[in-house]
Amino acid sequence: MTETREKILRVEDVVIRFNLRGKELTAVRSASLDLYKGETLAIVGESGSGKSVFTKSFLGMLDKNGRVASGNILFEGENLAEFSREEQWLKIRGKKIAMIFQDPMTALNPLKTIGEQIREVITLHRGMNRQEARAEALSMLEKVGIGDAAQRYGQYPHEFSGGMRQRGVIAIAAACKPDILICDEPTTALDVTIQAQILENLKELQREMGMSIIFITHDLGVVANVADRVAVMYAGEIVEYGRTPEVFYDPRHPYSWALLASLPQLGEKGEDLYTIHGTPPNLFKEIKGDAFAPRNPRALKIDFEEAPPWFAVSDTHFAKTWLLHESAPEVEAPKIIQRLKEKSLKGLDYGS
Ligand SMILES: Nc1ncnc2c1ncn2[C@@H]1O[C@H](COP(=O)(O)OP(=O)(O)OP(=O)(O)O)[C@@H](O)[C@H]1O
Repeated sequence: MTETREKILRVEDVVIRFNLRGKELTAVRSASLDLYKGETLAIVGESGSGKSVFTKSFLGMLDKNGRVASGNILFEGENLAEFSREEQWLKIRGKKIAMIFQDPMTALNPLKTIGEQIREVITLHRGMNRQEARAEALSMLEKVGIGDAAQRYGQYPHEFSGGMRQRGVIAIAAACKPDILICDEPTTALDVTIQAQILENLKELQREMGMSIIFITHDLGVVANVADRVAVMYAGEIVEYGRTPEVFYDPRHPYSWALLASLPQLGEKGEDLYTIHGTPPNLFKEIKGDAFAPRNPRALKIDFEEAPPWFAVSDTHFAKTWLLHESAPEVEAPKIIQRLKEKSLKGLDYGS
């Protein structure tokens, strides 16, 4: 199955560097991705893999000591990687591409009511008058699952619970009707039930507004429920991507194996949980070969010598691993991964 939908964002070979006390750190090493209209793409990977930095570069939100050193970020006929002035970003940030973070308080003004904060972005970005903007803000509150909207409109962030605050932030971000909403671990700090409700609200908003979502998480368990496609990131690089069932039931990169195999819900009773040994590479140093090789018990000799190119598993599924080379030896995936594949072949749990 090839993708026929319209591509809304094309990111090619982006490299992001930070200058830290005179030394260069490469946080993102040649990462690429495509985003289609109306889809949810999840980016998964452990802490420090570069998920936030990579996506912040799509809205000009890198810290001052960081820069896109090379690569292209193509959106609406422009290359955002070439933007150099804040005015250029003002047309995009919040308006066409919006981002929400784990801690809702970073986005909320404690001195203004939630309603005012939503109304303000509507008047600013959508040119409605005060009255119309108020009605629209109330409707946004309802859409994100805040009941009793008329009363909640006049309350301040400190009067909201954590989950309600995050809903407020989603309402503010979505009120501008962005084409792309980037959600950086938006529900990680919340309890599971609230998390599930918020994810459901996000999906409804997406259906209604047709926006594309990039969902950043380290929790592959969340991904199965929200994403159409998954990109796995390791040490500043996307190492595998595909439709969600492809990456879940037929992962090919040893790092994707490790991430999935360490999910507690996939282990069988009495089976030891899989742990990824070692630490990610030092980003101040140049990485030789496959960055995951030193932590991969199944690494091949070539993994330490040469970086693998992309190999296609299907028209929609790709992985950067030498294991997919035609002359690679047969290497067995961990038991949990083999079981996932068997399940999918039997047609069990095969979400679409
Ligand atoms: N301003 C900065 N200066 C120097 N290094 C930075 C800066 N911002 C981020 N980094 C580094 O870039 C790398 C990627 O960080 P990033 O926050 O994107 O990871 P992440 O995958 O989103 O992790 P997490 O889930 O913990 O947020 C990390 O090694 C981080 O220390």
